[in-house]
Amino acid sequence: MEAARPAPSAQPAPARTPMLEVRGFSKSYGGRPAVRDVSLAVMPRRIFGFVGPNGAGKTTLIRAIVGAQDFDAGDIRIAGMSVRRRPVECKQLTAYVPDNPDVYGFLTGAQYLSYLADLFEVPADLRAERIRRYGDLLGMTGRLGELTSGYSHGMRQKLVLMGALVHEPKLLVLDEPFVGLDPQASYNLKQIMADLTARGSAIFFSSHVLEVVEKLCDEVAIIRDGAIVRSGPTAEVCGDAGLEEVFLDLAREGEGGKGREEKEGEGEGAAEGKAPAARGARRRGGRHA
Ligand SMILES: Nc1ncnc2c1ncn2[C@@H]1O[C@H](COP(=O)(O)OP(=O)(O)OP(=O)(O)O)[C@@H](O)[C@H]1O
Repeated sequence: MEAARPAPSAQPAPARTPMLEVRGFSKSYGGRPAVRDVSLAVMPRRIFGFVGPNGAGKTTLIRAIVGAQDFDAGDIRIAGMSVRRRPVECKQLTAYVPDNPDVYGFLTGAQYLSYLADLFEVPADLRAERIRRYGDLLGMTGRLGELTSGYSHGMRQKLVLMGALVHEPKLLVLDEPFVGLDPQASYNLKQIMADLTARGSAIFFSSHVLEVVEKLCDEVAIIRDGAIVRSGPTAEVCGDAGLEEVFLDLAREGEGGKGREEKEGEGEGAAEGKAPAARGARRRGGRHA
């Protein structure tokens, strides 16, 4: 039975500890606020969708979660450990796939994956099995001997995904992971995400493709102008409307127009960023690939 190796100095988190917890996060650039007082939590085995218009602050928070950027206020904890106080242990548990993946062009795909597996001390038998499994699922097995400088955008995306998966992260952070993937790879990635969470990991996932977010995510948060304006279980956030409609409504409110809820007099929960309970009745049979 395959098991993710715990980071050497990281203690196993108690069962109810969120895999990712953001508390009161704020970040400004040159005195201009980009993200204000954002709090959210992602439990193990959950896929959390983070959506918002261009410039809303998604990448700013994501880069801070993965330790690529400092922040002004608040805290970010991964498996209970602060990214500021225990940055190395947090990185050992985390993998990040950015929306525009960059890989060393002078390496072959196989060399890139070996390099990452070495960094994360993945034993030889496990790395071989994972590289074969994910290479087959993403249609990359036959191309791993080639230099990455000759890869297409979609192939680079797949290779970076494989590099993230080779160490079976406890927290997988994905920024627009489906952009550039062919339909078969997209389908298989959804299955890979479901399998990873079934083994106890959590996924924090940002995308503009709202249908996919709605279908895949257990919980969703919508950020607008640097603040969370709606969050909760996907079924409650979407209500009877669907995520796209809720999202567009909130965007219109942000532009000073009237959203559908406001017109219907049902928007009491919006100010606190909660899903309107009265519309949370829509049943969903759980997420699926
Ligand atoms: N390095 C930076 N220097 C100055 N301002 C920045 C920097 N990075 C982001 N910003 C600003 O912070 C705000 C949030 O940007 P961010 O990239 O986090 O948004 P986003 O939600 O990821 O957008 P998109 O969906 O377009 O990727 C924007 O107003 C942006 O102009």
